[in-house]
Amino acid sequence: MENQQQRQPSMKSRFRRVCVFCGSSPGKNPNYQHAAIQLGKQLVERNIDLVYGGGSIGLMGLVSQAVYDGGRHVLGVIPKTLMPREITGETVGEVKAVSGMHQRKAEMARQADAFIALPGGYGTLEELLEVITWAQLGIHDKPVGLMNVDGYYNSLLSFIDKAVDEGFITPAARHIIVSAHTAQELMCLLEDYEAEHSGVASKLSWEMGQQLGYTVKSDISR
Ligand SMILES: C/C(=C\CNc1ncnc2c1ncn2[C@@H]1O[C@H](COP(=O)(O)O)[C@@H](O)[C@H]1O)CO
Repeated sequence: MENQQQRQPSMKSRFRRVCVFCGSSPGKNPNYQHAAIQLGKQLVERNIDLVYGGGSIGLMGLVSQAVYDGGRHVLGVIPKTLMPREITGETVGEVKAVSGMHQRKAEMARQADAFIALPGGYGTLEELLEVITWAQLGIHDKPVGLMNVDGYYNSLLSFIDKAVDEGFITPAARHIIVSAHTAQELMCLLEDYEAEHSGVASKLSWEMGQQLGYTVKSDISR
Protein backbone atom coordinates (compact mmCIF):
# COMPACT_ATOMS: atom_id res chain seq x y z
CA MET A 1 0.00 0.00 0.00
CA GLU A 2 1.21 3.53 -0.73
CA ASN A 3 2.75 5.61 2.07
CA GLN A 4 0.21 8.39 2.65
CA GLN A 5 2.52 11.18 3.87
CA GLN A 6 -0.12 13.87 3.41
CA ARG A 7 -2.61 12.38 5.92
CA GLN A 8 -3.51 14.88 8.67
CA PRO A 9 -2.74 14.00 12.30
CA SER A 10 -5.84 13.85 14.48
CA MET A 11 -4.20 13.84 17.94
CA LYS A 12 -1.22 15.47 19.62
CA SER A 13 1.29 13.43 21.61
CA ARG A 14 4.22 14.19 23.89
CA PHE A 15 6.13 11.51 21.96
CA ARG A 16 7.85 12.09 18.65
CA ARG A 17 9.00 8.50 18.17
CA VAL A 18 8.18 5.29 20.04
CA CYS A 19 10.24 2.10 20.08
CA VAL A 20 8.28 -1.14 19.79
CA PHE A 21 9.69 -4.48 20.91
CA CYS A 22 7.72 -7.50 19.73
CA GLY A 23 7.81 -11.05 18.49
CA SER A 24 9.69 -11.96 15.34
CA SER A 25 6.92 -14.60 15.18
CA PRO A 26 3.21 -13.80 14.81
CA GLY A 27 2.13 -15.92 17.79
CA LYS A 28 -0.74 -18.42 17.75
CA ASN A 29 -3.52 -16.17 19.03
CA PRO A 30 -4.81 -13.88 16.23
CA ASN A 31 -5.41 -11.21 18.89
CA TYR A 32 -1.63 -10.71 19.12
CA GLN A 33 -1.53 -9.84 15.44
CA HIS A 34 -4.61 -7.64 15.79
CA ALA A 35 -2.97 -5.83 18.72
CA ALA A 36 0.20 -5.17 16.67
CA ILE A 37 -1.88 -3.54 13.94
CA GLN A 38 -3.96 -1.59 16.47
CA LEU A 39 -0.79 -0.28 18.12
CA GLY A 40 0.52 0.82 14.73
CA LYS A 41 -2.75 2.64 14.07
CA GLN A 42 -2.65 4.31 17.49
CA LEU A 43 0.83 5.65 16.74
CA VAL A 44 -0.41 7.01 13.42
CA GLU A 45 -3.46 8.60 15.02
CA ARG A 46 -1.21 10.33 17.53
CA ASN A 47 1.27 11.47 14.91
CA ILE A 48 4.08 9.31 16.31
CA ASP A 49 6.92 7.71 14.33
CA LEU A 50 8.24 4.19 14.92
CA VAL A 51 11.64 2.71 15.66
CA TYR A 52 11.91 -1.08 15.88
CA GLY A 53 14.20 -4.00 15.15
CA GLY A 54 13.59 -3.93 11.39
CA GLY A 55 12.31 -6.52 8.95
CA SER A 56 8.86 -7.85 8.14
CA ILE A 57 8.62 -11.05 10.10
CA GLY A 58 6.02 -11.77 12.79
CA LEU A 59 4.45 -8.98 14.82
CA MET A 60 7.40 -6.76 13.85
CA GLY A 61 6.20 -6.76 10.26
CA LEU A 62 2.59 -6.05 11.21
CA VAL A 63 3.26 -3.06 13.43
CA SER A 64 5.78 -1.50 11.05
CA GLN A 65 3.51 -1.94 8.03
CA ALA A 66 0.59 -0.33 9.89
CA VAL A 67 2.69 2.70 10.85
CA TYR A 68 4.14 3.00 7.35
CA ASP A 69 0.73 2.66 5.69
CA GLY A 70 -0.55 5.41 7.97
CA GLY A 71 2.09 7.79 6.65
CA ARG A 72 4.41 7.95 9.64
CA HIS A 73 8.18 7.48 9.53
CA VAL A 74 9.45 3.96 10.24
CA LEU A 75 13.05 3.36 11.28
CA GLY A 76 14.29 -0.24 11.37
CA VAL A 77 17.58 -0.81 13.18
CA ILE A 78 19.19 -4.04 12.02
CA PRO A 79 22.50 -5.66 12.86
CA LYS A 80 24.46 -6.33 9.66
CA THR A 81 24.35 -10.09 10.32
CA LEU A 82 20.51 -10.08 10.26
CA MET A 83 20.30 -7.93 7.15
CA PRO A 84 19.90 -10.62 4.47
CA ARG A 85 16.30 -10.58 3.30
CA GLU A 86 15.81 -14.28 3.94
CA ILE A 87 16.46 -13.74 7.68
CA THR A 88 14.24 -10.79 8.56
CA GLY A 89 12.41 -9.95 5.33
CA GLU A 90 12.03 -6.54 3.72
CA THR A 91 11.94 -3.46 5.96
CA VAL A 92 9.51 -0.67 5.15
CA GLY A 93 10.76 2.90 5.58
CA GLU A 94 14.32 3.71 6.62
CA VAL A 95 16.87 1.05 7.52
CA LYS A 96 19.82 1.71 9.79
CA ALA A 97 22.52 -0.95 9.79
CA VAL A 98 24.45 -1.40 13.03
CA SER A 99 27.37 -3.63 13.92
CA GLY A 100 25.69 -5.88 16.50
CA MET A 101 22.78 -6.61 18.85
CA HIS A 102 24.07 -4.28 21.61
CA GLN A 103 24.42 -1.39 19.19
CA ARG A 104 20.91 -2.09 17.92
CA LYS A 105 19.39 -1.81 21.39
CA ALA A 106 21.37 1.33 22.16
CA GLU A 107 20.35 2.94 18.89
CA MET A 108 16.67 2.06 19.35
CA ALA A 109 16.81 3.48 22.89
CA ARG A 110 18.54 6.64 21.72
CA GLN A 111 16.00 7.25 18.97
CA ALA A 112 12.86 6.69 21.09
CA ASP A 113 10.88 8.85 23.51
CA ALA A 114 9.07 5.82 24.96
CA PHE A 115 9.14 2.02 24.72
CA ILE A 116 6.31 -0.46 24.19
CA ALA A 117 6.50 -4.24 24.28
CA LEU A 118 3.91 -6.34 22.47
CA PRO A 119 3.83 -10.10 23.01
CA GLY A 120 7.08 -11.80 22.03
CA GLY A 121 9.77 -14.23 23.06
CA TYR A 122 13.29 -14.05 24.43
CA GLY A 123 14.33 -11.13 22.22
CA THR A 124 11.35 -9.05 23.27
CA LEU A 125 11.82 -9.90 26.96
CA GLU A 126 15.49 -9.06 26.85
CA GLU A 127 14.84 -5.70 25.20
CA LEU A 128 12.00 -4.91 27.61
CA LEU A 129 13.93 -5.83 30.75
CA GLU A 130 16.94 -3.85 29.62
CA VAL A 131 15.05 -0.58 29.20
CA ILE A 132 13.33 -1.20 32.55
CA THR A 133 16.72 -1.76 34.18
CA TRP A 134 18.10 1.40 32.57
CA ALA A 135 15.10 3.33 33.91
CA GLN A 136 15.63 1.85 37.38
CA LEU A 137 19.24 3.03 37.31
CA GLY A 138 18.18 6.46 36.14
CA ILE A 139 19.98 6.16 32.81
CA HIS A 140 16.80 7.39 31.11
CA ASP A 141 13.34 8.46 32.25
CA LYS A 142 11.38 7.42 29.19
CA PRO A 143 8.07 5.60 29.78
CA VAL A 144 7.96 1.81 29.33
CA GLY A 145 4.65 0.21 28.34
CA LEU A 146 3.55 -3.40 28.25
CA MET A 147 0.73 -4.47 25.92
CA ASN A 148 -0.75 -7.29 27.97
CA VAL A 149 -2.82 -8.73 25.13
CA ASP A 150 -5.23 -11.39 26.41
CA GLY A 151 -3.19 -11.58 29.62
CA TYR A 152 -0.05 -12.73 27.76
CA TYR A 153 2.18 -11.01 30.33
CA ASN A 154 0.15 -11.90 33.45
CA SER A 155 2.73 -14.40 34.66
CA LEU A 156 5.60 -11.94 34.11
CA LEU A 157 3.73 -9.25 36.05
CA SER A 158 2.98 -11.75 38.86
CA PHE A 159 6.64 -12.68 38.99
CA ILE A 160 7.64 -9.02 39.21
CA ASP A 161 5.11 -8.50 42.03
CA LYS A 162 6.68 -11.46 43.83
CA ALA A 163 10.11 -9.89 43.38
CA VAL A 164 8.69 -6.73 45.03
CA ASP A 165 7.20 -8.80 47.90
CA GLU A 166 10.51 -10.59 48.34
CA GLY A 167 12.49 -7.35 48.46
CA PHE A 168 14.33 -7.57 45.15
CA ILE A 169 12.45 -4.81 43.33
CA THR A 170 11.40 -1.60 45.05
CA PRO A 171 7.77 -0.48 44.79
CA ALA A 172 9.02 2.67 43.02
CA ALA A 173 10.81 0.55 40.43
CA ARG A 174 7.66 -1.56 39.99
CA HIS A 175 5.92 1.59 38.76
CA ILE A 176 8.31 1.85 35.83
CA ILE A 177 6.16 -0.71 34.01
CA VAL A 178 2.90 0.66 32.65
CA SER A 179 0.61 -2.08 31.40
CA ALA A 180 -2.73 -2.20 29.62
CA HIS A 181 -4.75 -4.61 27.54
CA THR A 182 -5.32 -2.38 24.53
CA ALA A 183 -3.16 -0.01 22.51
CA GLN A 184 -5.46 2.93 23.09
CA GLU A 185 -5.52 2.45 26.86
CA LEU A 186 -1.76 1.98 26.98
CA MET A 187 -1.05 5.11 24.93
CA CYS A 188 -3.27 7.19 27.24
CA LEU A 189 -1.42 5.86 30.31
CA LEU A 190 1.99 6.50 28.74
CA GLU A 191 1.03 10.05 27.80
CA ASP A 192 0.28 10.72 31.50
CA TYR A 193 3.27 8.82 32.91
CA GLU A 194 5.71 10.66 35.14
CA ALA A 195 8.95 8.96 36.18
CA GLU A 196 9.10 8.36 39.94
CA HIS A 197 12.68 7.20 40.33
CA SER A 198 15.03 9.70 41.87
CA GLY A 199 18.30 11.04 40.51
CA VAL A 200 20.03 10.25 37.25
CA ALA A 201 23.04 7.96 37.46
CA SER A 202 25.17 10.38 35.50
CA LYS A 203 28.40 8.42 35.80
CA LEU A 204 26.65 5.27 34.66
CA SER A 205 24.98 7.08 31.78
CA TRP A 206 28.28 8.45 30.70
CA GLU A 207 30.05 5.10 30.96
CA MET A 208 27.30 3.34 29.08
CA GLY A 209 27.36 6.01 26.41
CA GLN A 210 31.08 5.51 26.01
CA GLN A 211 30.67 1.75 25.85
CA LEU A 212 27.96 1.99 23.25
CA GLY A 213 29.81 4.50 21.15
CA TYR A 214 27.93 7.69 22.05
CA THR A 215 29.84 10.73 23.13
CA VAL A 216 27.31 12.56 25.27
CA LYS A 217 25.04 11.38 28.05
CA SER A 218 21.97 13.08 26.62
CA ASP A 219 22.11 10.77 23.60
CA ILE A 220 20.56 8.08 25.77
CA SER A 221 18.99 9.89 28.71
CA ARG A 222 17.15 12.54 26.70
C1 LIG B 1 15.14 -16.08 15.74
C2 LIG B 1 15.50 -15.92 14.29
C3 LIG B 1 15.44 -14.78 13.63
C4 LIG B 1 15.01 -13.59 14.32
N1 LIG B 1 15.16 -12.47 13.54
C5 LIG B 1 15.02 -11.25 14.04
N2 LIG B 1 14.86 -10.27 13.17
C6 LIG B 1 14.70 -9.03 13.64
N3 LIG B 1 14.71 -8.74 14.96
C7 LIG B 1 14.86 -9.68 15.86
C8 LIG B 1 15.04 -10.99 15.43
N4 LIG B 1 15.19 -11.74 16.52
C9 LIG B 1 15.12 -10.93 17.58
N5 LIG B 1 14.90 -9.68 17.21
C10 LIG B 1 14.74 -8.54 18.17
O1 LIG B 1 14.15 -9.06 19.34
C11 LIG B 1 12.72 -8.91 19.29
C12 LIG B 1 12.08 -10.14 18.76
O2 LIG B 1 12.61 -11.28 19.38
P1 LIG B 1 11.63 -12.49 19.80
O3 LIG B 1 12.57 -13.50 20.40
O4 LIG B 1 10.97 -12.97 18.58
O5 LIG B 1 10.68 -11.93 20.82
C13 LIG B 1 12.45 -7.76 18.33
O6 LIG B 1 11.94 -6.64 19.05
C14 LIG B 1 13.78 -7.47 17.67
O7 LIG B 1 14.27 -6.19 18.00
C15 LIG B 1 15.93 -17.12 13.59
O8 LIG B 1 14.98 -18.11 13.74
